[in-house]
Amino acid sequence: MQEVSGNTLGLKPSQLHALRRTYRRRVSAEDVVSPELARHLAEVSLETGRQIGVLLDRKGDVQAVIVGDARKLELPDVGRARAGSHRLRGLRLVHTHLHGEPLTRDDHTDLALLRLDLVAAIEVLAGGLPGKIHYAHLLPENAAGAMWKDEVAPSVHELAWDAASAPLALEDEFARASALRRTGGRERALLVGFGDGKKRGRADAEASLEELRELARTAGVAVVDATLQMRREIDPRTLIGKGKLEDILLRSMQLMADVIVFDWNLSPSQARGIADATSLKILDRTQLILDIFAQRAQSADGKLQVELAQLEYLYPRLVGRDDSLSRLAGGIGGRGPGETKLEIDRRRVRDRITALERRIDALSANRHVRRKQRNERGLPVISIVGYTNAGKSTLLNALTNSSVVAEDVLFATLDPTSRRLRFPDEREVIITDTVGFIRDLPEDLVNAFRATLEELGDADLLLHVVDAADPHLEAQVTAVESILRDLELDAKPRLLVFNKADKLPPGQAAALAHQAGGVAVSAARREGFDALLERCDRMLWADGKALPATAAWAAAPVRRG
Ligand SMILES: Nc1nc2c(ncn2[C@@H]2O[C@H](COP(=O)(O)OP(=O)(O)OP(=O)(O)O)[C@@H](O)[C@H]2O)c(=O)[nH]1
Ligand SMILES: [Mg+2]
Repeated sequence: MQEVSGNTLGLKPSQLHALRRTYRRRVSAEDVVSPELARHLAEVSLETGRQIGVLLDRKGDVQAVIVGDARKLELPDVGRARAGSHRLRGLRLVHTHLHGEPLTRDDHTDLALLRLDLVAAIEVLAGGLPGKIHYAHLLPENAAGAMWKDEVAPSVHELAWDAASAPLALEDEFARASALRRTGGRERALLVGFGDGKKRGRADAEASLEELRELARTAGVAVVDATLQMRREIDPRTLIGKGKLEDILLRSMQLMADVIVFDWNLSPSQARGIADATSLKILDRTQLILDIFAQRAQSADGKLQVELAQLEYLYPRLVGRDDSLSRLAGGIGGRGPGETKLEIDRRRVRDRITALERRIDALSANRHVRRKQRNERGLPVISIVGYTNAGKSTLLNALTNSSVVAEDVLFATLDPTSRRLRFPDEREVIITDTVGFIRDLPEDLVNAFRATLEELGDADLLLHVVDAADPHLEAQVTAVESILRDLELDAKPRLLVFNKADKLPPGQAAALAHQAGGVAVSAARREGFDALLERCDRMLWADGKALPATAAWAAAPVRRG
């Protein structure tokens, strides 16, 4: 005989016995509950002062008997619903409410998150008889955005719900809706912004969430909704509180999202804690960025570096458990380091990481040789650095008449490109474009891209390109400066280049540049290049290396506007 689950502590043996015998009862497939079973549940409830529930399958067999307390009841683990599935669970919950109260928030949450066929609550009358019945079922997508429908029946004899056919009809409707939605083809994401009020305040969290939208767009996911959570106390298991997480999960079910992206780097245990509560795919900011890199990597070098970064991120998250793993590691459209690789054990991942590291070391040695040859020709090197999408590649193209890919997405460039740039008086320099930076740049990515970023070590001058028209310009400059510091490049001479001057009212970019000791240009319109080249010329050949301008900007940021 199966066991009774839940709050059984302190029940009398006779009561437990009565509860166990519930497993023997059968209900016909069409009935939500039989009058006999309803009566039995009501009686035991009255006697114990606790809610009693059963999970019935579609044949009408009792699959679980659960005891709660006076106000609620916790379901045993019935496994997770599959994300985006049009199937229901094939189980209905029938339980008692001691005071005939309507369905609770927990009842609705269980209905939705477990995708139960139905949740019903039977009123327990004074004499232990069943009274009215509240019940609810899920709804297909509808204009009102309602997830479920609540109904009341005056008694168990007047329950107008066919427990056999109604769920099937609902599943058909879900299937139709999901087929319609699938024609779009893109994954649907719900974004969750997060701030702890310390490391990241509200304004920062908002800006970062806005950027996450851009990242999502670049990754090719459709953003169905975004929400911001501020929370001082970070939950070590789930980041945000349980209630908030449930709200988000409900919302994502309602919007038929496939993936939830957190704008905060989740610790391995948080990622697992959240994944345990849902079957949706869970990504964090780092993974989304890694995903974009994986999509965009063209060269063999780039691909190696991305794979290394992905595996290094994944490694501590591989703790040899269930299927939550593949969802944690999937990436957009399953473009993680590959589902098959995820199933291999940690050892093999470790081996792969070691092998990749070795290849990247070799690669870096190669690059070193190449750079040395180049340097033997004695040409100075200018490296373009800056926030992603600032216009670095556009600037390189415009200065050297070349055609490096430049587009309005984040991380358009992953592989460094070098070109020759001729100065007016026949002097030549090498100018290189490289991968863009972003706030909270994943550490694993910086490590993996060291071969690429090492190039910057050879630079005689860094052109720090900023998008002068971006409202978050200052934060972006600060983020880039901090990454340069991490890369130990902060001693390099650098020049702030305020790009996209054409997007601001005339004179504004020039004023900004003047305040910060930089220059204003429009790479797109090839404006301001004379002044830019003249400054580079001076910094490379006349003044030597000193360049206090950027430091001054960082110390006393100018207000725009
Ligand atoms: N209006 C305007 N748009 C510009 C200018 N320079 C670049 N852009 C646009 O900004 C977007 C990003 O340009 P990219 O050159 O790809 O930027 P990037 O810094 O190389 O970006 P990543 O490689 O992704 O880090 C593109 O859509 C460009 O057309 C400019 O001077 N004015
Ligand atoms: Mg670029």
